[in-house]
Amino acid sequence: MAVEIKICGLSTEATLDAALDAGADHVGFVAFSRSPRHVTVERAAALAARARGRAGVVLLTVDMDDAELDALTAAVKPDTLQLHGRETPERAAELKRRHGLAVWKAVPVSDAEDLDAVGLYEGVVDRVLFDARPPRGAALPGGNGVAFDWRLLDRLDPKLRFVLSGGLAPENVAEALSVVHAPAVDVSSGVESAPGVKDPERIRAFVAAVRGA
Ligand SMILES: O=C(O)c1ccccc1NCC(=O)[C@H](O)[C@H](O)COP(=O)(O)O
Repeated sequence: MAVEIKICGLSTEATLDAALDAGADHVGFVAFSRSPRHVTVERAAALAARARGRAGVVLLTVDMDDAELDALTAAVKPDTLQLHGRETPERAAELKRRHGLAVWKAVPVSDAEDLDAVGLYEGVVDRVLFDARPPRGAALPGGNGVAFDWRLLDRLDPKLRFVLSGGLAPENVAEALSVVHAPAVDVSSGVESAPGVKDPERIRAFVAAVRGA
């Protein structure tokens, strides 16, 4: 089965089109005001409408309350909610029931013990997204362009549907996939020319590197 590709943090029609034309399976829009990739509800809705039918639309939030999340999901109509904060398994289950969407939960990884969290979310969320634990003092819970030791995932149940994320780029994603046979990969910083500025050539190179891996 082909490795699924998510390009995250898209904010313009041109770079969204580059991701869609390159064959990305999922496109992610960030609703987190401190992020350089943040898009307003209106922008996310417009970009999601442009992507619908060509790739899965992933709406990325961080510990968002129900009032804001209800309004956001009603406007954007995503396929997937990606929870990238401290959402508990109970909160993830509640959101899955409330919105009837696929739910992906980000799990921060810096050492083997972090993988114990998988057991809490398995069977609750649709996918676990392994991302590097943010460096101390980081302003963002994700999108930091930091990789973790991919060998830590060796011990995972091979049946687990997970997404490999964190510091991936056209230059290293083939190596990452040689170390861990991830069913899906996710990238943000690694396909940018500056924080929040996606580079169409790097998007195309990333997809090509995954497809050629
Ligand atoms: O991308 C962001 O700015 C962001 C902000 C707040 C929470 C999560 C965020 N991104 C989540 C993602 O899914 C990223 O693609 C993932 O963390 C990997 O990012 P990168 O290491 O830059 O490829």
